[in-house]
Amino acid sequence: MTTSPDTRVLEAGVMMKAEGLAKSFVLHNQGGVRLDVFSGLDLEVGRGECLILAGPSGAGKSSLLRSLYANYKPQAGSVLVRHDNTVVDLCSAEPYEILEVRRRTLGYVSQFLRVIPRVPTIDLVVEPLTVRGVDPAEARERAGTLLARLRIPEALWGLPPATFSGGEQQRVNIAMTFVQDYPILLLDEPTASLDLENRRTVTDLIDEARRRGAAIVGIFHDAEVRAAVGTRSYDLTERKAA
Ligand SMILES: Nc1ncnc2c1ncn2[C@@H]1O[C@H](COP(=O)(O)OP(=O)(O)OP(=O)(O)O)[C@@H](O)[C@H]1O
Repeated sequence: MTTSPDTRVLEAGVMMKAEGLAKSFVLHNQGGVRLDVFSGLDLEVGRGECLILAGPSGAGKSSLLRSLYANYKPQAGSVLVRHDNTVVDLCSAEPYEILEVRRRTLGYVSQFLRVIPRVPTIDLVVEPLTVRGVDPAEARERAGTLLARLRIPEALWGLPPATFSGGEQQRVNIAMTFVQDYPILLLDEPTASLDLENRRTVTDLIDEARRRGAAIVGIFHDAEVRAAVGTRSYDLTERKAA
């Protein structure tokens, strides 16, 4: 199945479900060495849940998150996503379907900001709203409110973020995703390079998203953040491929 109009393949409230997922890497420039990261992995996340991916360094947390976002193609299994009134399997979906799911349903915050150079910060945050038909003035208002909440000084809004500090870039990254109310959010250490105050603001944003019903899967190295946002934990240690 790629896209199914029958959402009953997902139980009520389940937004994303991975089944039998396996991921390995073949290092062609290292004599074809094969790294099996995980296999037979099943997980699901429902509305209003924040699932914390746990496990030691190298357990495969980021690889799993990238597989859930279809950045990595797993060797086996499926990643079912509730998208509008359909269910899409991101492992077999066409690229245009994946982009459509990412545009409206599935938000992803990576550790690093990757944006088109020379685009001013405010435009980067406004754009996801205007492409969805939000009135430009309202989109700008919402983007500005969020940037201010994330303590990006207004003097920086007209500048592209390439020269911003690591923490500022991370907060722009967060604003670009959180300006929309995505039904599903994937978060890869969104608070990693933030100071205490900004960490608390981002913690609040995550918790607000969950309370409005977002299904969230995240990696958080900070124990305080994990305790504040997590509703359930998923340990990858046991899912290591044999
Ligand atoms: N693109 C890639 N090419 C080759 N190997 C990779 C790639 N991405 C990840 N790996 C390998 O997969 C394994 C899992 O890495 P991953 O980054 O998913 O772990 P992690 O649990 O997120 O670790 P950390 O907590 O240190 O960030 C590691 O052994 C890593 O070397």
